[in-house]
Amino acid sequence: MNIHEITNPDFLEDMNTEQLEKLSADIRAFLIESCSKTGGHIGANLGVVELTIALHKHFNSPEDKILFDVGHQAYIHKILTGRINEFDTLRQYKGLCGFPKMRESEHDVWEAGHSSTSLSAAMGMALARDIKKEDHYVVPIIGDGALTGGMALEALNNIGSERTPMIIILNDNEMSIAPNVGAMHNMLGRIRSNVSYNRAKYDFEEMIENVPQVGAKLRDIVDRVKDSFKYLFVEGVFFEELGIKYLGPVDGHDYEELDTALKNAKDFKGPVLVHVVTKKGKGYTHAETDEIGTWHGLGPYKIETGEVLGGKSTVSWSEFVSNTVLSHAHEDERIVAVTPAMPVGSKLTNFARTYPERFFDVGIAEQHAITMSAGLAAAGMKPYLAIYSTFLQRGYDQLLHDVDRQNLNVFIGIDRSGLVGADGETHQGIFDISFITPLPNMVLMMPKDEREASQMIELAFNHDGPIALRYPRGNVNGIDDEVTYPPLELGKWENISEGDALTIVSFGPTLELVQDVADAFKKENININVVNARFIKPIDESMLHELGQKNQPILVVEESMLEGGLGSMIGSFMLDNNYKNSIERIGIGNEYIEHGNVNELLDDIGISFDNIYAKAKEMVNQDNEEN
Ligand SMILES: Cc1ncc(C[n+]2csc(CCOP(=O)(O)OP(=O)(O)O)c2C)c(N)n1
Ligand SMILES: CC(=O)[C@@H](O)[C@H](O)COP(=O)(O)O
Ligand SMILES: [Mg+2]
Repeated sequence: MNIHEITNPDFLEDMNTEQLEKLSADIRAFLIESCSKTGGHIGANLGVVELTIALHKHFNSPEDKILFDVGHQAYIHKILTGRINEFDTLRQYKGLCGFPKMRESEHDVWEAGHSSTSLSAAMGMALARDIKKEDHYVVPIIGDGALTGGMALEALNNIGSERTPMIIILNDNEMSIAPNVGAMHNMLGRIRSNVSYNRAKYDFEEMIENVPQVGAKLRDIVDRVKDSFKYLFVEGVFFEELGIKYLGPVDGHDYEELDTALKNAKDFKGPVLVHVVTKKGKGYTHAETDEIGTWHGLGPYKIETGEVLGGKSTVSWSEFVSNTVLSHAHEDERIVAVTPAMPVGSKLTNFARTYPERFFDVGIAEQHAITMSAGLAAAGMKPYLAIYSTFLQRGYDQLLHDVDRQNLNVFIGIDRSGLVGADGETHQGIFDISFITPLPNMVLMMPKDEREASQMIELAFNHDGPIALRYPRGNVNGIDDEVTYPPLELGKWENISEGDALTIVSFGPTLELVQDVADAFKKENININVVNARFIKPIDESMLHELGQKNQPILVVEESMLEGGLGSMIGSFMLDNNYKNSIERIGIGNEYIEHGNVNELLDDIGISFDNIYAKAKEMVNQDNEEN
């Protein structure tokens, strides 16, 4: 079988174990090679090669619904459903998406990018199937990391009580991005190490199944004996107690074991969970031996050495912010750091090593992370919560009800603010401004560079009330260490360059682009006033009054949603104060932004030199005509 000729998974039905193993090896080799050029979630995918093949062999997709939680581990699924020849475009502009995408294939029945949604979605699909009297399987695949997410636990609670038939595949590789954490993880560990109990239970059940005409009485006795097995050997069979039949643990790299388990699962009428044990990064030494989380997902790499290509000369924003927080933590014992499962991405590993007792990785649990931070603050600590903009969306009510309403001293580092690039639609950090600014107590800042970020971090740890610092994916500018800025005052914007032809207001990395535009105008003897709106909330009302009184045209450029963005706040302010300035905005319209290189995406949106220049020119000319 030439894997480049695969159009759909039907061919798997007739394959024997030897052929399946050969296919697995071919797919692994292909993934290692292909991701070395494009980057991607290589570690997660190498771990599920056999599992995905086995699922497509045993289930009839798309009639049977196979749903991937998070969706970062669906590459093999994409290959088996006819997309292998698009892998050279993986996660690139207009290319193959790194997550399931309905418009790519009828086999992608659920889209995700954020974790822990698959069980709720599967329950919805299974309920619909039953109401419509259809007959097919619903098969969500969820990782041990995603299982710690609140939604997954809410779904299990519901699935177990409703006894909704579905086959849950728990892919347990003991890793989230970083090594998995938490009591659920510990429980899975105990189950894994109690293989003898599970074997005994499994053999016993199989033996009973094979006795013809097992009467109800015998079944009763059997169930009781099974229960005593359970209590004798295992500290708590969580899933069975919830009403979900547990099968496993199964070696997820062994076709015979997968075969038996999936056949058994298909025979069961209620909800069943197959506990599949896999090795993340399987088959590629660098990824397989990774104990940190580097190989979960990454950019292009050198296959032989595992060297990650495209290194930068400056540190990442995450690293800069985390290290600055750490330096404050040396001085103030009340400072603690919290992350919902992103110690690697948010670069908190240094903090964790230095102050393990003041560092908390709570697993994929954004809501809990936010309210726990609120609790820490209520008890007099100074929590620093690092959270990606996109994942902060999960904890909105916690941010509003627990942090902001109680005006607690929680300092939030909003990592990956703005466009993130290759992860695309599900991960762009472009909504936080719109949903944070209505919160009455919140302060929201974004620095123009790392020196200003240092000032903001200092301010945050001395501020009374909730405060957040946005910072982008990518690396800091690398400005001169000697540069010092005047003291930062809460809510005060900065004039970067003076001029009265037009005011352009922006914040964060976009300011550099705006400054380039102003420099170009300067060469034409047109002076533009560039404003660094480093406080997105509160806005600088006194500067806006000045601009209002001058009636100067204002152009707002923001790498964020226009709805509820800085431009709309400025517009409201001017309206409320009866100023008549002409105001234009460049930013993200009411749409989702797909994957691609950030610069390509910015160009597409119109946050580009050419577009800002053209809009500015138009406004200057119009203003000249009117005056
Ligand atoms: C709500 C949410 N929080 C955090 C993440 C970031 N994230 C993506 S994958 C992942 C680890 C998932 O672990 P697991 O489910 O065990 O899958 P594995 O990669 O081990 O196969 C995390 C934390 C996310 N995608 N969604
Ligand atoms: C799938 C997922 O949510 C993460 O793996 C994410 O892709 C990490 O993004 P960064 O590479 O920006 O840390
Ligand atoms: Mg895992």
